[in-house]
Amino acid sequence: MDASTDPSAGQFELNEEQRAIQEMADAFAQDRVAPHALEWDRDHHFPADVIRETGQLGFGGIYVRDDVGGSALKRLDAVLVFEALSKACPAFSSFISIHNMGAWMIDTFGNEEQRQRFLPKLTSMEWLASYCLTEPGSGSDAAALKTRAVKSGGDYVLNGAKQFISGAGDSDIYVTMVRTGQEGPKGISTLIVPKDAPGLSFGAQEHKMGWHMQSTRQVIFEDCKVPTENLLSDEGAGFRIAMSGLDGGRLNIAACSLGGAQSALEKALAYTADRKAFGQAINQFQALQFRLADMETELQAARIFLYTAASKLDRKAHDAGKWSAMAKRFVTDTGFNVANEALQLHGGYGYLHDYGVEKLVRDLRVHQILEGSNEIMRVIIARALIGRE
Ligand SMILES: CC(C)(COP(=O)(O)OP(=O)(O)OC[C@H]1O[C@@H](n2cnc3c(N)ncnc32)[C@H](O)[C@@H]1OP(=O)(O)O)[C@@H](O)C(=O)NCCC(=O)NCCSC(=O)C1=CCCCC1
Repeated sequence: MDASTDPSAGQFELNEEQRAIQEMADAFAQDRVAPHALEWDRDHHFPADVIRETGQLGFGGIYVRDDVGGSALKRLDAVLVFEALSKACPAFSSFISIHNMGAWMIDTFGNEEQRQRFLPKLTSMEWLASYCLTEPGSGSDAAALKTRAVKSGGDYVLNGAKQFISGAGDSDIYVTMVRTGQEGPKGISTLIVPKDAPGLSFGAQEHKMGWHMQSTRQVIFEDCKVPTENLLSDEGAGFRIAMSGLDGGRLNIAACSLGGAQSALEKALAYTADRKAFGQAINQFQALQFRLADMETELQAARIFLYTAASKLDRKAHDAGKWSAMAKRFVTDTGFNVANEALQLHGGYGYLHDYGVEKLVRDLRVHQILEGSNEIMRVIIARALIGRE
C-alpha cells in the first residue's frame, strides 16, 4: 500500500497498545472477512460463525468491564477495531458495533445480577445482541415510541413493534426501549428481552439496498412476557440509556464509514494505476489525480475528527455528545462521497458487483440515515450551539 493511503500514517497519536489492537482487527478482517464479503452480500448470508469468532479476540465487549469477560478498552480503541473490520466489510463491522452497544448498556446501567447473567455470554459472543428503539411510527422522534410494557405479577407484558431491527431473528438478546409511563421521554424504560420470551416474534426480512449480510426485520411483541428482573436501571430511565448508547454507537458507525471509504480509495488507487486510456495509466491525468488527492485529504480529516470525538467520549468531556453527533454527520457523509467517487473512477467496472466498490457505496449509504439521521445530528449540534426554544 502506498504510504499516503496508510490509515495509520501521520494520524492522531496512537499508542503501542492501540496500534496492536488495530493490527489484530485488520489481520482478522483481511483473513476471515474480506475473502467472503462479496459472497455474503450476494447470498444475503449472515455469517454467525465468523461473527462469533470475534469474541475470541475480545470484540464481544470491547468497552465492557473485564470482570464479565469484557476487554475494558476505550471508545477510541473500539473505533480502531470497527474501522479495521469495515475495510473488509462495513456491514459485518456494524453488526459487531450494534452488539457492543447492547453489551455496554447492560454493563453500564445493569445491576450486578444482570451483569453476571447476561454479560459473560455476550462478551464471549455465545449470545448476540440487538438494539431496539425505532418503531413503525417513530424514527427521528424517538421519544414518541408506543410499544407499551405493563407490569403484571412478576412480569412486564409488552405489546407493540420495533422497526428496522438489525439482527432481528438472529440475535439472542434484544435491548428494547418501551413505554411504562407517561408520554414523552420520561415515560420510557429499557428491558432486556431474550429471544425465547413468550409472545416475541419477527417480521419478514426487509429487502435493503445494502447491509445484505445482516437481517433487518420487525420485532413484534404480542402479550410478550419479560420478567421484571430484566428492567435496566429504573422505570423512566430508558430514554437516557438509549441516547447514551447512541453517543457511542454513532462513533462506531462513523468508524464503519471510514473503514469502508478507505477500502474504496485503495481500490480506486489500484484501478487507476492499472487502467490505461489514451496511451497511459489513467492516474497520470491530472483531473483524476486531483480527485484522488481530495479523497485522501477528506478521509484523513474525517479520521482525525472521529478519533478526537472518541477521545472526548473517553474523557467524558461535557461536549462529547455534540462531538459524537458532529463526527457521525461529517464522517458518514465524507465516507459515502469518497466511496461514490471511487465508483466513478472505476468507470463501468465500478458498477459491477465483482469489483466490490458498488457494495461499499450501498453499505455506506445507510450510515447517513441510521443511528440518527444526519439531519437529526444537525439538530443535536445546533441545540448544543445555540440552545433550544
Ligand atoms: C435528539 C433527539 C431528536 C432528542 O429528542 P427530544 O427533543 O425528544 O429529547 P430531549 O429533550 O433532547 O431529551 C430528553 C431527555 O433525554 C436526555 N438526553 C438526551 N440526549 C441524551 C444523551 N445523549 N445522553 C444522556 N441523556 C440524554 C435529555 O437530557 C433529557 O433529559 P432531561 O429532561 O433533561 O432530564 C432524539 O430523539 C434522537 O436522537 N432522535 C434520533 C433517534 C435515533 O438516533 N434513532 C436511531 C435508532 S437506532 C439505529 O438506527 C440503529 C441502526 C443500526 C444499528 C443499531 C441501531
